Amino acid sequence: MLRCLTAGESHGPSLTAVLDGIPAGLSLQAEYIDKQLARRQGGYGRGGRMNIEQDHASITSGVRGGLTTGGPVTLVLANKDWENWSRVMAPGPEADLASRTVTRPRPGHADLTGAIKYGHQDMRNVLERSSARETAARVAAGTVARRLLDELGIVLVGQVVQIGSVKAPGTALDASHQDAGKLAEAVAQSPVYCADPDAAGAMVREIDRARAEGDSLGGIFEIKVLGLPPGLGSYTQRDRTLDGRLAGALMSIQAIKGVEVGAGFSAAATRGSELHDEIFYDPGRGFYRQTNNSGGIEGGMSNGGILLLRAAMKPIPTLYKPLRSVDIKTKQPFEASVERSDTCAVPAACVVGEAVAAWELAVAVLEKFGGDTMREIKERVSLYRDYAKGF
Ligand SMILES: Cc1cc2nc3c(=O)[nH]c(=O)nc-3n(C[C@H](O)[C@H](O)[C@H](O)COP(=O)(O)O)c2cc1C
Ligand SMILES: C=C(O[C@@H]1CC(C(=O)O)=C[C@@H](OP(=O)(O)O)[C@H]1O)C(=O)O
Repeated sequence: MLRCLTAGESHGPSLTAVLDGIPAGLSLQAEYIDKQLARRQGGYGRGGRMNIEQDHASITSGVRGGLTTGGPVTLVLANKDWENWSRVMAPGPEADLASRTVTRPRPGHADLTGAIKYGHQDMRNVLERSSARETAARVAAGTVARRLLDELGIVLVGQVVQIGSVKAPGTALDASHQDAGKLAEAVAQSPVYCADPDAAGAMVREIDRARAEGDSLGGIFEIKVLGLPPGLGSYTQRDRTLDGRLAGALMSIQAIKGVEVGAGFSAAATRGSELHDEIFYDPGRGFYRQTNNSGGIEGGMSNGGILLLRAAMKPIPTLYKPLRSVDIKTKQPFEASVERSDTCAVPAACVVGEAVAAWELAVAVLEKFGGDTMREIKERVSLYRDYAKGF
């Protein structure tokens, strides 16, 4: 069983992820994780905090000589900003609790409801943990899962397809493995992680406009996963459905408000005769489909096609342009003032989306195939792939 917990505050000393159930014999280097951490920090539209941080995962348990041991893997990411906050954030009586207090809740953030729920008069106690700084730890954890999937020939590619009202031209639902490599290359070259250069240019201009006006933007990212065997997840209990679990994982990312699988919401307006992917058979290939409106999931299980997920992010809640709110201490209305914030974090959220999707897929792989070593898992996956092809 694969489990993960993260801990840490946005301006505390560090973030930690503990990963339990990672099989033994997985090759894992900190540099591999750091590449994804750097991607998450990037993307046009980020604020001043990203100039301070340079995320690095220290592996403090579960890996020896570059291979996982089977023990819990612990990843620790230091917050560079901590040195500016150590007085305010100290865990002991030396903490200066009177400075940098937050009594003005931001509409759209966790501040007010978190304060009511946990009984805080200083909403710093809420924002420190509700902050999407936590996603650095989840990307580190998800990247270990990505490494595991990689060994099984399962590849994830994410791209931004919309920022504000600027949309990239439609992306093909079906693509080959080769396309995934090309797509990843094009995405890597884009300041907003959008494979279409013209759309990317328009997105950058849209972010500049929003920033100049003190506003913020959301958008949509898309994740493709190639190489999944059929039968991950299950229809037998509804909490085991792969689409349910992936949607939950994506929705758990800060500011994500909608998730689609395959044709998604557009399926509602499509006739059944046009939507459902017809089934064909070829002795060399086994069963296959020529279309992929299902997004690679039918009946809560991967069907062997390309998995296609999309997630919509709302605009960042912290705005330079003030929104009306009420001070929780004075009960007086105020108009927000902001020190720093991202204008748009859709590219970063895309990297987080890839990581949480990778984690859920690794959970489903280990659930189906079991195994304590990578060797066992690889053998079982390979046998099962042959079986499914010859079915
Ligand atoms: C990568 C990333 C960066 C974010 N950066 C900011 C930010 O700079 N300022 C902000 O107010 N919200 C930011 N958010 C969004 C908030 O964390 C999120 O809106 C908040 O936690 C409330 O959660 P909810 O939107 O899911 O209800 C960011 C989200 C992500 C995924
Ligand atoms: C620190 C990160 O994102 C932060 C997410 C965030 C929020 O409210 O979610 C608010 C900002 O933090 P700060 O107030 O310190 O500038 C972002 O920078 C990160 O992504 O690593």
